[in-house]
Amino acid sequence: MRLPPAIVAKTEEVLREILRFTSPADVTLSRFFKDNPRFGGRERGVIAEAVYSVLRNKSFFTDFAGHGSTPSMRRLALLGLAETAGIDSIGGLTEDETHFLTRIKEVDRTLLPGPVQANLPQWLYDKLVAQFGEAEALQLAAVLNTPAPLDLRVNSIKAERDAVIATLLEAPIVAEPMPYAPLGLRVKQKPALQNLPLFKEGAIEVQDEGSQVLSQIVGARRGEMVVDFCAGAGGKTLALGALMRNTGRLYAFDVSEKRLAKLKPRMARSGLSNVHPVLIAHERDAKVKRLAGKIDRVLVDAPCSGLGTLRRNPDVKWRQQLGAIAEMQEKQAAILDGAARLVKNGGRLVYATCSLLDEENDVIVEGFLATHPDFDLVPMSQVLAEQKIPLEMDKYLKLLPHKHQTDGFFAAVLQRKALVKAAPVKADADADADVTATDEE
Ligand SMILES: C[S@@+](CC[C@H](N)C(=O)[O-])C[C@H]1O[C@@H](n2cnc3c(N)ncnc32)[C@H](O)[C@@H]1O
Repeated sequence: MRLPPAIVAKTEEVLREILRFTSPADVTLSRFFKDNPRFGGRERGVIAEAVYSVLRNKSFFTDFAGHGSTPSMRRLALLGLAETAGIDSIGGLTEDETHFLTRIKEVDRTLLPGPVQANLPQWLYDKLVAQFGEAEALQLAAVLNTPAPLDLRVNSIKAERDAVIATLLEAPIVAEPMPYAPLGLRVKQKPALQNLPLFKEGAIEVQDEGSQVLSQIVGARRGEMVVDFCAGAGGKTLALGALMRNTGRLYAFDVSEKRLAKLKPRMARSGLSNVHPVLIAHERDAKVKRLAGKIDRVLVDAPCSGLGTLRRNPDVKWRQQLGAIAEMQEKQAAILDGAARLVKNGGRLVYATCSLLDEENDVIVEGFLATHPDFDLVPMSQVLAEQKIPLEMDKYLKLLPHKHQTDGFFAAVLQRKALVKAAPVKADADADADVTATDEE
């Protein structure tokens, strides 16, 4: 069925707003749909997909959309709609426009300059090329510019993975176990999950496989004291709470009341009673200090550029500025330093981001280790072996969309040296034991 010509005009209208980049694309889109309630599910889907396609392909599309007699915003809307719904589905095209869309479809993108091919701003393209080399940066960009699959996490408090697969199949939704996350499922289609009893009863949560792996490597165990320092709406908190088998105490800290409020209904659905949300003013809050030196595992899922999630949030690459990275680094280092105070002797601190940039990842961890001699890096190869996750990594976890089919994630595990009491003077050998570690507080 052909899309009515009004869809083109409406796509153009919302695109004009989104390309100002004054607020996140998903926020502008939901406001737009609220203001235009007569659109049905299919039309909403088509408009949203077209907008996301323009955001993913903006460099390539704008290179071509500027030419010809049709206004360029209409051309961009047409390119987005053609990419997602097909040229033949668009109603009301002029002959000139059909010709334009057909011609663009035939362009060999591999002949275009790197940043246009990669659909990245020049600064980001340069950074990725410096880190990965040009060939791999282009592969990475190509995957970052495709939509992410739908991943689920089975809530082990409520259900088992095989049983969930069977129940989903009755819907009928085909879900397959994922290679790295022991409770993960990848769904082939993009079904609406909200009304499924499995979802309402808290047996499943939507969560990228990478995010699930990250929760797993925290290694939180039954009965432990654990802090999710940047819990947000609690994606990783819920995974951690289930890994702790609903025992111990899991504090969910965040500075955003709005985000923590979103965690509460999710907690209720999940059946977890070990989670304690705590609003903090900043990383040096008295509420943090009160727990200093008492926590077994601390996860710092730090605020970051979010460049690892471009498959889901393609506007981030256009909204993010090079100058903001340095500001972000300062915040990341301060939060990691504040969170480190919580860790007890022998306890672990996990620093994680969904950024692809070394500046927000390796550099922050190296800076931390240089100023915190009481912490050691636990090689990721060791952590993954402990958790029986079949991933090959060296010092750090570096998940990449083109290699692991997850969002881009980074993580490092840091362990506070265990305080070994000095033995009575007699044994010289014992005196060499590690007695250097002290608690900061
Ligand atoms: C990457 S998001 C966390 C996502 C969350 N862990 C999840 O899995 O859904 C980073 C979070 O850090 C929070 N944040 C920013 N500054 C903070 C600070 N100084 N202390 C604690 N949290 C902070 C933000 O409000 C945001 O929710």
